[in-house]
Amino acid sequence: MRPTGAFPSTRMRRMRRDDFSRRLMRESTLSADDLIYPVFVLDGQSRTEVVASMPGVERVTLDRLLPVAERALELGVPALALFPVIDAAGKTPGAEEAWNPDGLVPRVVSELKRRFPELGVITDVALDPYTSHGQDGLIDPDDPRGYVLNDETLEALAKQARCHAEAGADVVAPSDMMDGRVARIRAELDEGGFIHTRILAYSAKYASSFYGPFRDAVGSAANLAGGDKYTYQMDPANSDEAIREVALDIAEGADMFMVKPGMPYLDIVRRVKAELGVPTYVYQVSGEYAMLRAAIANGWLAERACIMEALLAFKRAGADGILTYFALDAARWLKGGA
Ligand SMILES: NCc1[nH]cc(CCC(=O)O)c1CC(=O)O
Ligand SMILES: [Mg+2]
Repeated sequence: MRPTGAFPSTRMRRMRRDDFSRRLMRESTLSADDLIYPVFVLDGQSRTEVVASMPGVERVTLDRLLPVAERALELGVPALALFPVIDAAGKTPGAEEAWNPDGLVPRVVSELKRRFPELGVITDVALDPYTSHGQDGLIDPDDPRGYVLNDETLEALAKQARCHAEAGADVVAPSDMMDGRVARIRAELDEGGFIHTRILAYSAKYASSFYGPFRDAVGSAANLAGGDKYTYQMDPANSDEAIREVALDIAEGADMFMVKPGMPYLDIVRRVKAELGVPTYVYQVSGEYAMLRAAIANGWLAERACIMEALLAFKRAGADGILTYFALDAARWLKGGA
C-alpha cells in the first residue's frame, strides 16, 4: 500500500485525537463471544486445589465447577474446555481410563450438559492425563527412547473421542499431534451416529516450553520425568509445516483449527487465517498466563490493560476465538465490571 499524500496534508494523529474517531477507525474488537474458558477438574466432592505456577487458576471438583460454568454462561462465554486431573491410580501405560464411560470426563460432561445445555463443552482428546509415562500417546515398549506409536494411539484416541461424544460433548479437541487422528476420530463419530459433534483440531501445536505450568496443573510433569514431545509436536522453527498440518486436518474433516501456543506464534495465526480461511483459534497457554500474572503480581505490568491488549492482539492476527485462562476476567471487564 502506497501512502497517498504526505505531511502536512496527511496527519495520522488527526484520527487519534478524540475518542469518537479512534472508535470509528478501530479495526479489531474483542467480545465475550471470542472466548473459551479452560478448566481443570478433579474427582471427588468439595475440593479445590490451587495451581502454584498459575495464580488464580484452581483445580475443582464437579460440584464446585457448576457455579463456574453458570458464571461463564452469565458472562456470555460460549464454551468451556475441560482438562481432567487423574490420580496416580488411574494412570497406566495403556491409558485405559481415557475411555472409561464412568470416568471423570464423561461424568462431568453429562452433568454440565444436563444443567447448562446452552454452554458449549469441549473435551481434550489426548492420552497424557491417563498415561503413567505422561506422553500423549502409547509408547513402544521395545524402544529404549520410548517412541510414541502413531497408529496404535489412533485407536485409543478414537475410543476416547467416542466416549466423550456419548457423554454429550459438543466438541472433541484432539491435542495429541498424531498423524491421521482427525480422520480416524471423524470415522468413529460418524459410525456412532455423532454427525453433529464438532472436531477442534490442535493442528499446529508446537513442542513448546511454555506448557510447563499446565503440566503442573494436570500433574503430568512428574510422570513425564524430563521427557519431551519433540517426536510428535512441531518444531518451533517451522511455519510452512503449520500450513500443511492445518490443510491435512481440513481434508480429514475437522471443523475448527487451533494454533498453540499463542503470543509467540501470532505469525502462524495470521498465516492460517489468511492462507486457508478456516475457523482459526489460538491457545494462550499456561506459560503465557504465568508470565503475565507474575509481572502483574510484582506491579510491573498493569493487569487489565495488558491482559486485554494481549487478547486483542490475537484478534488482530486473525483468530476467530481464543482459549484463555483469562476468559472470565476479560468477559467481566467487557461487561463493564471491575
Ligand atoms: N495434551 C497435552 C496438552 N494439553 C494442553 C496442553 C498445554 C496447555 C497450556 O500450557 O496451557 C498440553 C501440552 C503438553 O503437555 O504438551
Ligand atoms: Mg497433524
